[in-house]
Amino acid sequence: MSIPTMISVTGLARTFSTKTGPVEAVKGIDFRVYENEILGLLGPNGAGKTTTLRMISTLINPTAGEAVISGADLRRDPRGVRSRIGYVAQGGSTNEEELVLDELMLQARLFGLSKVRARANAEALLAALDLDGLGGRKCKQLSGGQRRRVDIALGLVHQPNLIYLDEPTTGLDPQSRANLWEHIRSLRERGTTIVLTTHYLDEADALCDRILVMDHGEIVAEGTPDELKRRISGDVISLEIAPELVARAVEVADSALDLRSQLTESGTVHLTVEQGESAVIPLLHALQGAGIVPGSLTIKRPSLDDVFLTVTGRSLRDGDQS
Ligand SMILES: Nc1ncnc2c1ncn2[C@@H]1O[C@H](COP(=O)(O)OP(=O)(O)OP(=O)(O)O)[C@@H](O)[C@H]1O
Repeated sequence: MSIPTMISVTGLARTFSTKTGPVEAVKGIDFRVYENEILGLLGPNGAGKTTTLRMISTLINPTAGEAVISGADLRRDPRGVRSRIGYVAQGGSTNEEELVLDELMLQARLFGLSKVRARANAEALLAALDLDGLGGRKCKQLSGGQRRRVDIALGLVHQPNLIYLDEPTTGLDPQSRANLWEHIRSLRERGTTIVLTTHYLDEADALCDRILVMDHGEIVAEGTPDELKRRISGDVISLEIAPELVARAVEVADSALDLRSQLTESGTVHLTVEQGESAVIPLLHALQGAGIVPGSLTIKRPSLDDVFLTVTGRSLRDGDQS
């Protein structure tokens, strides 16, 4: 059974005119988002992530391309798109002096909800996002993590089944980030489809079902975190071997496994294979048959940074500093 598509994007592009000439922020990308998944757009500053989100939210017009969002056509039915999505901008949009509950109710009323529905939705979201009892506080009196959760509540108060989160955890301390990840996962469990942007590798890895890696306005890789790591780099099995047996161990490993590459240091052999776990038993068998007993064995799955480096030739962390 195929999973229904929530977003379908074809040839989406946006060029900005600037004093110094045109900037091709997004260069004709295609992608799908499936119902009830968390899709991550991962890439360094300036990759085109926010521009993509802004286009599929109707906030800016594409220069070219088409998109259908939860059944509504981006160009022909922008109102329909807006009613079906929640958009949480970078840095949020709460009004410092307003009370949290008033902000939520105002937002719901802007979407045409009755007072009673607006209050009911706002209160349900405050409870769901662990903000009980904070409805009477001013937004400026909240912690960074609480404020991000109010931002998310604002995006959800009209009950869309799709939400866009632009860099949801930027600026939060590690504990608040982990806590927000939990809340984002629980939204998905309640049936919301989530598209988020991030330049944090660990965030994309921990949170996303699928990732589109963006660089210079293009999608340069796509897959689940595991698929991306495997497809692009493979797993590395490292074995501690007595130095005089290293050469023999590599020969044995080469005949037992489909090796992608190998590297030896004195006393250590690094073997790159497509899938580490399934290679371990045949490898140990073959080594045992040759009378070689490794001192230790570790499997290292490559990080998303390795993936980014492989597809773009640059580290994602270099991009972070730009
Ligand atoms: N309004 C605009 N006018 C001109 N250029 C723009 C405009 N908005 C974005 N750009 C340019 O388009 C490119 C993509 O920007 P975008 O904000 O989409 O990147 P991003 O991946 O979201 O980056 P970040 O992680 O910093 O948010 C950048 O080169 C940016 O300078």
